[in-house]
Formats: sequence, C-alpha cells, structure tokens
Amino acid sequence: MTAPKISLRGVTKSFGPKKVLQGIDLDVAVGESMVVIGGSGTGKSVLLKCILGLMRPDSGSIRIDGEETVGISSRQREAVMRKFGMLFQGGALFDSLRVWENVAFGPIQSDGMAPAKAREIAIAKLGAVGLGPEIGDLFPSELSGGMQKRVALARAIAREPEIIFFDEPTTGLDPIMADVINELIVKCVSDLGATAVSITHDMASARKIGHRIAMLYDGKLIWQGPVEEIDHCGNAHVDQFIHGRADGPIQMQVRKL
Ligand SMILES: Nc1ncnc2c1ncn2[C@@H]1O[C@H](COP(=O)(O)OP(=O)(O)OP(=O)(O)O)[C@@H](O)[C@H]1O
Repeated sequence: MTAPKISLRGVTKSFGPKKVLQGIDLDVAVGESMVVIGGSGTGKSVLLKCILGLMRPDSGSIRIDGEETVGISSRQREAVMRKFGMLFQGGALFDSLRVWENVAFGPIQSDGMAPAKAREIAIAKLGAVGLGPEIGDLFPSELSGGMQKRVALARAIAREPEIIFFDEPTTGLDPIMADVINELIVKCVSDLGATAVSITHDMASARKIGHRIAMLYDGKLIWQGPVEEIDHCGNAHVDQFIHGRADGPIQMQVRKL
C-alpha cells in the first residue's frame, strides 16, 4: 500500500480554555477526495489551516508525502506549499486584477513565469472550467457569483497542484450552480490526479465531491468512511447532521433571551 498523501495523528489545537481540536487522526490517500463535514464553529477551518501550515497545532503530527510538517522552517514550508492549491470561501479574487491575471497570479508570482506564457495557461485553465477566452479580460466584479467560483477554481488548478483544498466551495450559490461547480471540481481533481480535502456543511456537495467523508464534532472526528456508507453508518450525530434535524444528540447553543 502506498503511503497516505496526508496523514494526521493526535492533532490538538486550543484557544485559551477553548479546546477546538482534541486529537485528530486522519489519512488521505493519493488521488482521494476527502470531505470534512461538521457544524458551524466545530473547527473545520482550524483543521484546514493546521494542514496548510497557516496555524500551528499545539501537539500532534501532520505528514505530507510522509514528511513531518509541524514545526518546519519557513523555507521548508515554501516547498510544501508548492504542492498545494486552494479554493477559498467566497473565491477571494483580486478585484483590481483582470480575470486572467487572477488565474495567472501563482504562475507569475511564485514560479516567475513570463506573463505571456502565464496568460496562455490562464486561458487554458479558464477553458477547463467552461469559460471562454473573452472572460479573461473582464474584472471579477463584472462576473456572476457562479462565474467567480469558476475563476477561483481555474486559479486553484493553475499551477497543477498535487493537493487541492476546497473551503466551502458552494457557499452562496443556487443549487444548480452549486452542482455545476461540484461537477467541475470532480473533473478538475480527477484530470489532475490530485488529492483533495474539502470542508463544507453542504451535504449535496459532500456527496458529490467526496470519496470519503469525515465528521468533526466536539473536537474529534466521530465518524469517517466511504461516502456510500454515510446513510447507514449507525452514528446518531452523523444521522442528525446529514438530515439537518433540530432534534438529536447535537444540541445547538442558542442563547436564551
Ligand atoms: N485565531 C483564533 N483565535 C481564537 N479562536 C479561534 C481562532 N480561530 C478559530 N477560533 C475558534 O475556533 C472554533 C472553530 O472555528 P472554525 O472557524 O474552525 O469553525 P468552522 O467549523 O470552520 O465553522 P464554520 O462552518 O462556521 O466556518 C470557533 O469557536 C472559533 O471561535
């Protein structure tokens, strides 16, 4: 068996007295798409930031391609970051740059690619997400939310990363556009042969883009397994979450008036 692309063991992270991650063990195989689900404030973003190296866990190990990444130097971190592509929540496009410049940003800034060549790549990547070359000259503010997400996806794949992170990729989209984006994510990830980690609370998206799903609750991954097993996993917390029921073991913290 090949080693996991990403492997977490005993990862913990607290903010003052608040224990957010309380011992996370997670393996993501090469070419696998892992989706982490969980309610608001359960620590999905904190988990993603720890894997990306934007936040340092209090304890535990995070290995990428078998190499420990917790506590590495900023120079070593740069080398690890080259393997990553990221689709941020809300797209996070630069408003002052044209669409093609947004997509070409990584190749130009990080790889020192000549602008003419980077533009060619940007136009090709826009094509891969179903946008014609004429879109490249527009500014993000001239695009609909769904088109902005496509551009953000084109940007995430521009450097052909080995690992892509998707942070709530369908937030703010109508269900049909969300499905289009989900399909594009599946296609782009499989065309690249990339490993994917996504966080979302959109179950339709999780089912579509994930090979495996892991549910974060109370600082721990309380269930993980293949997507096709989630409907009869026998875990009451998962069951409540995927069906969006107010009643069940997960109690929402609602402030009493
Ligand atoms: N830099 C920080 N300093 C202090 N507390 C933080 C910090 N980052 C996150 N937290 C806390 O950690 C907890 C988990 O936050 P996180 O953003 O990871 O949740 P989430 O599962 O991604 O939620 P959502 O789905 O609403 O985005 C929250 O209680 C949050 O307040």
